[in-house]
Amino acid sequence: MEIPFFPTLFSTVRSLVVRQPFFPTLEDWLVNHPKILGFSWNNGQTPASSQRFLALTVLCYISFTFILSQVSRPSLARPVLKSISALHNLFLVTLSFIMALGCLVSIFSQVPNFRTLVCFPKRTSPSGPLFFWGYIFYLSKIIEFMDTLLIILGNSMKRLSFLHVYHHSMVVIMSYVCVNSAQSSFSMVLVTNCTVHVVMYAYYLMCALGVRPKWKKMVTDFQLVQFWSSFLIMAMLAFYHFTGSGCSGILSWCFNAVFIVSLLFLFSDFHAKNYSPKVKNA
Ligand SMILES: CC(C)(COP(=O)(O)OP(=O)(O)OC[C@H]1O[C@@H](n2cnc3c(N)ncnc32)[C@H](O)[C@@H]1OP(=O)(O)O)[C@@H](O)C(=O)NCCC(=O)NCCSC(=O)CC(=O)O
Repeated sequence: MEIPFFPTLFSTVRSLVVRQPFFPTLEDWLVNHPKILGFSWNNGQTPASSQRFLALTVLCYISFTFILSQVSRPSLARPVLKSISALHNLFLVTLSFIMALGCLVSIFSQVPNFRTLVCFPKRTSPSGPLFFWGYIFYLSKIIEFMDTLLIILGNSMKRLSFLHVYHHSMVVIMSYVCVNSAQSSFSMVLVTNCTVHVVMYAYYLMCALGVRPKWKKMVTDFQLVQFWSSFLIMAMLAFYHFTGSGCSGILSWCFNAVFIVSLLFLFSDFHAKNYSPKVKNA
C-alpha cells in the first residue's frame, strides 16, 4: 500500500534538484567527503556518544542553570554581552543552514524513494551522510546551552522559563535517541528544525544587534507549524510501519511523540500569553 501525493512530489522534486548544475558540487562537499560518507556512530566510541556522557551533560546543564540562577553573578557590560550574543547567534544561523542543506542534499543523493525517507528498513545502522548530519545536529543541541547562559548573564530571569530549560535539556536527549536508534524519518525532522532555527537565530541575532524585528510572532508561528508537521510525519510513519515490514527506531518515535506533544502545549501557551489581543492591549 502507498500514501498518495507525497511519493510523487518527492520523486519530482528530487529529479529536478539533482539535474541542477550546482548539485554535484554540493554533493561533493556535503555528502561525498570521506569523513561524511564513511561516518559511523559507534555507541561509546564516537566522541560524545555514550549514555554516560549524555546523562552527565544534561545533569550538568540543569545543575549549572539552577546554581547560576540562584547565586549573585558577575555583571557583564551590556555591549560585551550583546557582542557575545551576536557571535553565538551568527554561528548558529550558519550552522543550522549548513545542517539543513547537508541533510537535504544527502536525502536527494542517498534516499531512493519517499517510503525509505519516512521509514528506514528495520536494522538500519546509523552510518553514512544522513547520520553524520544527525550527529552534528545532536552536538549543536549542546552548543545551544549557551542560550541559557546568555539569558542568565543578561539577568533576564523572567525569560529563564520552564519551557526554555525543559526544551534545551530534552532536545539533546531526543537527538541522541534519534541517532542511536537509527530512527526513521529523523532526517525530515532535522531539516525542518534547522530551517526554523535559521529564522529563530536570525531573530535573536537582530535583537543582539539592537534591532527588534516586527516578525517575532511569525517565528513562534513557524515553530508551531513545525510541531504540527511532525504529526503528519508520524502518521505516515505509522502507516508504513503497520502496512509493511516495520520501520527502524519505532520505539524512539513514541518517546519523541510525547516530547513533541508537550512542546506543542508549552508553545501554544507561550503564543497565547505573548500575542493574544488582550496582552497586546495591556
Ligand atoms: C520568538 C521566540 C523564538 C523567542 O521568544 P523570546 O521571548 O525568548 O524572545 P525575546 O524577544 O524576549 O528575545 C530577545 C532577547 O533575547 C536575547 N538573546 C539574544 N540571543 C539569544 C539567544 N541565543 N538565546 C536567548 N536569548 C537571546 C536578546 O539579546 C534580547 O534581549 P533583550 O531583551 O535584553 O534585548 C519564541 O517563539 C520562543 O521560542 N519562545 C520560547 C522561549 C525560548 O527559550 N525559545 C528558544 C528555544 S525553543 C526552540 O528552539 C524550539 C524549536 O526547536 O524550534
